Amino acid sequence: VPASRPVKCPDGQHTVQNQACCVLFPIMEDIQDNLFDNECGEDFHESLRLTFHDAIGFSRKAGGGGADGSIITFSDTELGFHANNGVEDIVNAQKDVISRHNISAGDFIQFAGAVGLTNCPGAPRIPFFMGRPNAKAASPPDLVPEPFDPIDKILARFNDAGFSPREVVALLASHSTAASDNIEPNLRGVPFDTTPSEFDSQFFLETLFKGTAFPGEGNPAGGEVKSPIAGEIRIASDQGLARDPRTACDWQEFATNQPKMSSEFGTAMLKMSLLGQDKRKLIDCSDVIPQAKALKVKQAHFPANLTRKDLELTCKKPFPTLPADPTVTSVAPVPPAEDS
Ligand code: HEM
Ligand SMILES: [Ca+2]
Ligand SMILES: [Mn+2]
Repeated sequence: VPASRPVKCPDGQHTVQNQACCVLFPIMEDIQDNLFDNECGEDFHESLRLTFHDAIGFSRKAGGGGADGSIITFSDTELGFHANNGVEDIVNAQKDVISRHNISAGDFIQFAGAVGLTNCPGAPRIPFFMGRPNAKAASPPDLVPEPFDPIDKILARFNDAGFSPREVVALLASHSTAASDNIEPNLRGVPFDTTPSEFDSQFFLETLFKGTAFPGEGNPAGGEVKSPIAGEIRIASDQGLARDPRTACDWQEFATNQPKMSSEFGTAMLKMSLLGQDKRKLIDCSDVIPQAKALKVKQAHFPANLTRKDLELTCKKPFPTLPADPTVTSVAPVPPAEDS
């Protein structure tokens, strides 16, 4: 094998290991300028959720093509699945961008996720592999987890897709850049943590506090449980995983170790992005993805009025002392996407 030499793209601006990857630069620019506005905001959050809802359509028992773009190619079927409630806006927004380029839907969904993460301080750089063929069929139903599912069912579903309990916890770092539009009856953009534009471990810490109130009228049947902070939403699956004996120590570790949280999320995301795909048939275009910005705050902080006594810890390991930020008393909604 000859030593790989960087090649210059025809645009004269970029250098890559594999010339086939040059096509991704104009796509990245279109995504950043027209879909994400270069921000870690609503359209990126929805796009990150979409990487999951496409990829998790993969089962050793039931079949499914995994990260194959079927949620876009066969949107007529998959948008009818209950767990896909709310993803239609981003499916339509992504279809618009895809129509301007020559890229498969499966590649686009995972590429957009990797590109958008670079807008969120603290996020890892996710390697990107190109060349997913077009999806052949819709995903089988009932493969996307619901927030009201029992933890046994959630861990079994992820196991069926090839993920360990620790990898499940790592993937849930995604809820650090997340908000709900469809659970609280009259609220949109209700964040899962107090820093929805930062890929920090604040989400893992905040889910460990005892919940005290709903941000709105509440929706227990929809999988909502009480949160500790005004304006914040919590779902039963996150609360359960934070306390279950199989995952509580992983959760606590990520709450208290930001670099570890970010790096294990990156590894699990790469694995998820390749579900159902043969990596040997894909081209490594990882060098197209820039580095994310660094976080200013290196550790999660206790919000105002919350102390160690408010933590519901089930992991028996010691919980380290973390800084406090008394200015954090509530969280504002994530602004809605602008129509594009
Ligand atoms: C146990 C597994 C999971 C469950 C039950 C779950 C459930 C949910 C629910 C109910 C919402 C709120 C939707 C809404 O009301 O608009 C949500 C949002 C979100 N989820 Fe998950 N999720 C899971 C795992 C994941 C994974 C693995 C990822 C990505 C790697 C992910 C990424 C996101 C993101 C980014 C959002 C926010 C979307 C936005 O802000 O618009 N989730 N999730
Ligand atoms: Ca956050
Ligand atoms: Mn949203």
